Amino acid sequence: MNDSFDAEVFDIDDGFDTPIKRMKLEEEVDCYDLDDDSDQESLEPAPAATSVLERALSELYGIKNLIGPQESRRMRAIEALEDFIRPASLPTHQAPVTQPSAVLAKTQTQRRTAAKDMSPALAEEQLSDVEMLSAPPSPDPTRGTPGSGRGKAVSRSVGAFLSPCSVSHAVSIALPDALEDLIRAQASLPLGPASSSGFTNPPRPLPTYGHRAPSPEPIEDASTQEDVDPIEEITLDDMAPVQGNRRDHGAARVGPWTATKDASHTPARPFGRATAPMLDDSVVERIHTTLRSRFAMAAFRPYQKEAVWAAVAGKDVFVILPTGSGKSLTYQLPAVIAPGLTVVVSPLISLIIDQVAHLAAWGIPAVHFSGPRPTHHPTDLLPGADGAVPYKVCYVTPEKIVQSRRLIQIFEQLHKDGLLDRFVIDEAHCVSNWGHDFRQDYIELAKLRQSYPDVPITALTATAAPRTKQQVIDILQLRPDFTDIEGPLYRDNLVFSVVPAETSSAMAVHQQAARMVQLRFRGMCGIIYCMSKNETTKAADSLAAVGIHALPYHAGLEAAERDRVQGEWSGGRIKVVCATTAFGMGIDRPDVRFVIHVGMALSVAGYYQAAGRAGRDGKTAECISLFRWKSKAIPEMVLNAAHSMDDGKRQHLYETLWFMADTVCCRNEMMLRHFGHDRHFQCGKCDNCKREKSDLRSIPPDTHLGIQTSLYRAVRGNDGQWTVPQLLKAMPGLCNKLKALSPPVRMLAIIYALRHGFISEVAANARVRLRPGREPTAVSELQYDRQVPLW
Ligand SMILES: Nc1ncnc2c1ncn2[C@@H]1O[C@H](COP(=O)(O)OP(=O)(O)OP(=O)(O)O)[C@@H](O)[C@H]1O
Repeated sequence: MNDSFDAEVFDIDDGFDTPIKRMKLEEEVDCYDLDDDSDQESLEPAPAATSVLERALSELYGIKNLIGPQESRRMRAIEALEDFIRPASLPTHQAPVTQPSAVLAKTQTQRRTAAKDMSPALAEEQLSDVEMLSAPPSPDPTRGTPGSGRGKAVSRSVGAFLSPCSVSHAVSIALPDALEDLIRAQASLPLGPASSSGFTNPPRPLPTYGHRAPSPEPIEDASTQEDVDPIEEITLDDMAPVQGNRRDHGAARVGPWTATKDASHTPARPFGRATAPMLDDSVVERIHTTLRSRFAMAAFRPYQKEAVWAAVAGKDVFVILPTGSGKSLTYQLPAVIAPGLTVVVSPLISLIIDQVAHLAAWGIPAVHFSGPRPTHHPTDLLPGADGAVPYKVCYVTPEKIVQSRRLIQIFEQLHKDGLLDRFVIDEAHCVSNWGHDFRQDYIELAKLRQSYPDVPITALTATAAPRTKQQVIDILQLRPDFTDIEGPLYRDNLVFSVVPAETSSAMAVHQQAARMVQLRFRGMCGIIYCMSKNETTKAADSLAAVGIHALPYHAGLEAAERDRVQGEWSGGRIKVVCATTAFGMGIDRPDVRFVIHVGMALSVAGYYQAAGRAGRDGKTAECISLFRWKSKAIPEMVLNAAHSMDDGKRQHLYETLWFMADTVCCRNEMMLRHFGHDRHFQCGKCDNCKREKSDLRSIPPDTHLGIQTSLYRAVRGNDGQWTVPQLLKAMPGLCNKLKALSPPVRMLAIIYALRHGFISEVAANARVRLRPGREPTAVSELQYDRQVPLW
C-alpha cells in the first residue's frame, strides 16, 4: 500500500493560517494526550479532539453533539471518523479524500515558557515532558519512545486525536477545514440532541485502542524525518473525490440513488469542503470591520469566510451551501469592499426585491432591473464626477441581462473603466437542465465569460447534485482554479416525514392538511405547497373552514397581489400561505415552523428547496409531505414519464417517488445521496428513523429476488402488453409475493425493475408497454445491503 498523507503542521500559538511545515507521511498519525498517564490504554479525546471529531462528524454526517461520555456514542463517533480518514480502502493512486489541514502543535519553547508560571511540581513534569519529547525516535519501531510510556504521535491507521494543550507535536490528516473555523463553528452552531435511534450499525469495538502502537515516531522535527517532502500547497480542490462509499454497507445501495454511480455521473463527494486563499492582514481587517459595521453580524457562519476571501482575492467561486445558510453575504460583503459594481443575476423578481430591501436596510446602495417597469435607468449605474459608482450591487433577471441592450452597453462601459467587479449567478442550478428548476435564459449566461473574460464569477446554489454542478461549471466556464465551497447540506432542525393521504381526492387532502395545521401548528407560521394554482385557493379555503386565515400565492396572480401576499406574510400579518413553488427561492422568514406539501414535489432537490423555507431561525421545524398513493395520477405520471419526459425529469420523478415511498432509509440520507454524498446516515428524527416496523424492511433478500423474477416473468408472459397501471393492478394476482405488498411498495418494485433494467419501457402512441429486460439477478450480484431496502 503506497498511500501517503499530505500533512501540515501548525504552531498553535501562531494561529492556523500558515503552516510551519508541510510534509508527506507514509502513514496516518494519531496523537495521544501526553497528560494521560495511563498511556494509550485509556485514550480519551481531549476537549480539542472532541471538537475535531464533532466538526468532522458535523461536516460528514451532519451529526452534532454525538460525542458524549457514553462509550457507545464515542465509539460510534470514532467509527464515523475512522471511516472518514482511513485511506486503506481507497485506491492507491488517490490522494486522501479530505483536506490535510488541521494540525496542532505546542512547541517545546512554549511549554518551557508555560512551565515558568507553574507550581514547581507541575513545572518539573512539564519540563520532563519536554525532555522526553526531545528524545530521538526509538530505534525499535514497535516500541514507544524510550522512557515515555506516555502517548506519542504514533503511526496507526485509526484516527487523529489532538490535544492543543498537551500534545507536543501532532499531525492530523483529514480534517476538512482550518481549526479557526472549527472553533468558530463550534461556538456558533447550536448543538442538537444526539440521535435517539443511533446508527443502524451496532457500534464496533475499537480494536486498535489500548494496544501499544506499532510504530511510534515523534513528529517533532519534521525536517529530520525521511518522509518529509516539501509539497505544493494543497487545497481541497486538488483532492480526488471519494469514489463511492468507503463503508462496505453503503457501497452496495440499490434504488434510484445508485444512479449516481452511472458512468455519466461524477463520483460522490465528501461532505464539506472549502479553502480560503491568503489575504493581506489589512484586507482581512477590512473584511471583519465591514461584517460588523455594515452588516451588523458578529461573525461568519461556516464556509462564509472562505467564499468571501476567495471573492475578495478575485477568484471564481462556486458555493453550495444549505438553504438559509447565508450565501448572499458571500458576494454582498466583497461587493461593498470592491471599488466597482457587482452584478447579480437572480431568477425571481420577489427574491430580487427582497435582497435590495435587505441591502438598503444596511445602507448599501443597490438597485434592480427586473420586471416590466424598472424604477431606474441603466445610466444610473455610471460613476459620478468623483469616479465612484453610485450603486455597489445591481440585481437583474436573466432575461434582462441577456436582452436589454442598454444595460449591456452600460456594463461594457463600466468594464472598460475597470468598474465591473463581479458577476454573481444566484440559484445557479437553474443553468443546468439536470437541475430541478432549469431556466432557458440562464444558458445564455455563458456569454458573460465570453464577453468579460477577466470579470470573476460567483455561482451560488443550495441544490446542485454532482452532475448539475458540473454542467453549471461548464456553461458558466468557471476558471479551472475556481474556489469550490461545499458545506454539508443537512439541516438538523428540519424534521421530515411523509404521511399517506387518507384518500386520493384533492379536497380530502386539503382538509387533512387543514386539520393538521389546526391541531399541531395552530398559531404558527407555515407554508402549504400545492401542485397547481387552482389548488392554492382550495387549500386556503380548507384552512379558512377550520378558522385559519391563509392566502394563496402563485405565479398567475397580478404582481401587486403577489407583493401584497408576500408583504402580509413577511410582516407577520398572516401566518399561512398556500402556494405553488413560485413562493420558494429566497423566501426568508425566520420562524416558519412547518412546510406541508399536499402535492408531490417534482424532484428531490425541489423538495429540499421548498422545505428549506422552514426553520431558518435554527429552531425545530416540520416538513411534511401528504402523499396520495391512492391517486391514479401517480401511475399516470410514471406512465407518461417514459415518453414525455427527458432523462433528467424522469430521473427526478423516480427519485421523488422513491423518496416518498421508502419507509426505511433516513429521509436526510436520501436527500444527501441525491446531492452526491454517498454516505450512510441516520438523522434520528425523520419518520423513517423513528419507525419501528417497515414493510420494506421486513422483506427478506430472497423475496426481493422472487419479486424481481415474478415481475420479469409477468411482463414476458403477457407479451409485453402491460402498461404500468395495468401491471400495478394485476401485480397482486401475479404472484403471491407481490400480494403482500402495499401499493407504494408495488410502485417501488416497478420503479426498481425499470431503473435496473429488469423490465423496460417501450413507448408507443403515448402508451407505454413493459417488456422483460435483463434476467433477474441474484441478490448478491446486486450487492444487496441488509441495512437498506432493495426498493
Ligand atoms: N454571518 C451571519 N450572521 C448572522 N446572520 C447571517 C449571517 N449570514 C447570513 N445571515 C442571515 O441569514 C439569513 C439567510 O441568509 P441568506 O438569505 O443569504 O440565505 P441563503 O443561503 O441565500 O438561503 P436560500 O438558499 O434559502 O435563499 C439572512 O437573514 C441573513 O441576513
